[in-house]
Amino acid sequence: MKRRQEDFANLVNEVDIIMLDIEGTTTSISFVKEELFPYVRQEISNYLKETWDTQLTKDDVAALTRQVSEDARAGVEPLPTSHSPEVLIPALVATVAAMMDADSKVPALKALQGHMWHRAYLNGAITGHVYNDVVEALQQWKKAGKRLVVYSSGSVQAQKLLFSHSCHGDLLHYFSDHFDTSVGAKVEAGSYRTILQALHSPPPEKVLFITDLVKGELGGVTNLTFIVC
Ligand SMILES: CSCCC(=O)C(=O)COP(=O)(O)O
Repeated sequence: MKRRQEDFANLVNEVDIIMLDIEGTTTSISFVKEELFPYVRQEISNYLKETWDTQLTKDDVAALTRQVSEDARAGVEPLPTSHSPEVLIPALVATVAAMMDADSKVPALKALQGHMWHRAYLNGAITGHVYNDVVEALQQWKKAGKRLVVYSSGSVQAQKLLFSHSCHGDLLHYFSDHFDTSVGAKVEAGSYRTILQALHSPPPEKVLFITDLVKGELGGVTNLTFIVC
């Protein structure tokens, strides 16, 4: 255990930028699976009905429709062509539920979830979970001059909401940058190259990505080290 802590401290010392995953890393998996996701499932029908005429929801519906028609080529049911909310809303509710059952990380779903959580954080229905030792680490790393950034499948808006409405108060100020699946999925090496390009001002700085799970073929990304917590 002590050895592991020393290795971790050495890794942290060697890098300039620390990038954090959220679910299972800064935040418990149970918060995401038992609070955030169920909120979307429970509220989506009402949310769509109440916000149907807003530009935000029109954009979300358009993005979901595009996503579903792309997925339709892989055998997924397309959405009805009707513009009537009475027809479309139940179909969207079923589609979003199916996407969430599959733990889809597509930007169209993540954007809609973020917009729905905005309400929930503001009205106090949800408070973002962040582990105690994460807050201590953020303080130490900031003091040591590290640049702190986030990369999560949750939308940038959802990340900012979680940290600004956390159970430890507003922690958003610790982070300089946020990345979501608009740079690509967490299982693709190209996503990390895009992030490194966005973060680096030459000469290249070293980045440590702290995450609970490494999936995909992610070797060969220069200046990036993964550590699984
Ligand atoms: C910003 S918290 C929302 C969590 C979420 O939507 C998700 O898909 C979890 O993704 P992560 O990459 O943090 O495991």
